[in-house]
Amino acid sequence: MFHLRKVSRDVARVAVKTRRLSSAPERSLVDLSVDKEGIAIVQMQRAPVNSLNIELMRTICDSVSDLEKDKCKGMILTSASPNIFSAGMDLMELHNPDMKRLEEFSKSMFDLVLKLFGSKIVTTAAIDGYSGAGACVVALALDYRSMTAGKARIGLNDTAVGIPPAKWVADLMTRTMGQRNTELALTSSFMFPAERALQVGLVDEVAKDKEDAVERCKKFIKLYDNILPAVRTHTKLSLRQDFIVEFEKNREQYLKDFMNTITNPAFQNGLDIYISSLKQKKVKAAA
Ligand SMILES: CCCCCCCC/C=C\C=C\CC(=O)SCCNC(=O)CCNC(=O)[C@H](O)C(C)(C)COP(=O)(O)OP(=O)(O)OC[C@H]1O[C@@H](n2cnc3c(N)ncnc32)[C@H](O)[C@@H]1OP(=O)(O)O
Repeated sequence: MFHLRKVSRDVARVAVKTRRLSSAPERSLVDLSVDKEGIAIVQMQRAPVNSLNIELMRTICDSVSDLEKDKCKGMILTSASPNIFSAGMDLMELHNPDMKRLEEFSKSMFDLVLKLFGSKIVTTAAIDGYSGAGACVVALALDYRSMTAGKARIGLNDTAVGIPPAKWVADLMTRTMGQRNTELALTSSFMFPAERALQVGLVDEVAKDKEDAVERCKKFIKLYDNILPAVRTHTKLSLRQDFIVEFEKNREQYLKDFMNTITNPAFQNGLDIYISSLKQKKVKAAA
């Protein structure tokens, strides 16, 4: 698949150690460890479904900043929840929101997407389970995705939850999957199993289980061992600059659009029904 030219250089040995982000008074939302080769695993552990609230998004963002400072080789975003990568945005953040917090929430999402998309290090995801809507956006902002075959699904089901995908979201998906596949995926809210996701380019490889997905991410990161990090970063960012510049230019408008969508009474009514159906599903399953 990738043919990377060998470049002779002194590989700067990164001082790495296994460590955890455990400074938060509550149980940490992310388990961060770095192996002896300088590859980090950033494991989301916000039970039960890693829904993206402000705190989780900020923690991921801060983790990536730390890894960049430490000159890590690359990172693998993954999940501690069995069968769920992430359920997307935390619906409770969107339901009858406090305006100030909703604004903070939106900013955290924007910061996270930009941080991941514009990261200096190699960014990957080992997707072992459901990865819908906001979680799919997060995955799309990374350099590479491996996903386990089986029950796992990935997709942007925003229209199904009453959120018309923002232009930047569609742009992000188009960069990865092309115009036609994006149009079909976004209008239908289709949730792709791994093999279909691979066909349309939404993921890069299909893995047999989580361990295999993580290994494939490591292998991808190591493809860059013979490329000077500064040269790789420069090339990546110059190819992504158009998206970043456009995003920064329209950031205020995207924020307003998002706030307007979420605070629309029709959206709130729909969300009421959607959340009740999620709870009802559980009651039915228990009966
Ligand atoms: C933000 C600023 C910029 C934005 C600009 C616009 C562009 C935005 C880009 C993307 C937009 C994204 C919008 C979203 O992400 S909305 C969220 C969409 N996600 C979903 O619809 C998933 C809903 N959940 C499920 O389908 C299932 O829960 C599933 C994840 C498949 C797991 O199923 P299962 O294992 O059976 O577990 P339960 O359904 O019983 O769930 C366990 C508890 O977790 C609660 N839950 C589930 N999902 C969420 C969520 N997203 N947020 C908050 N809470 C969630 C569920 O209600 C259960 O709770 P409880 O135990 O109290 O009953």
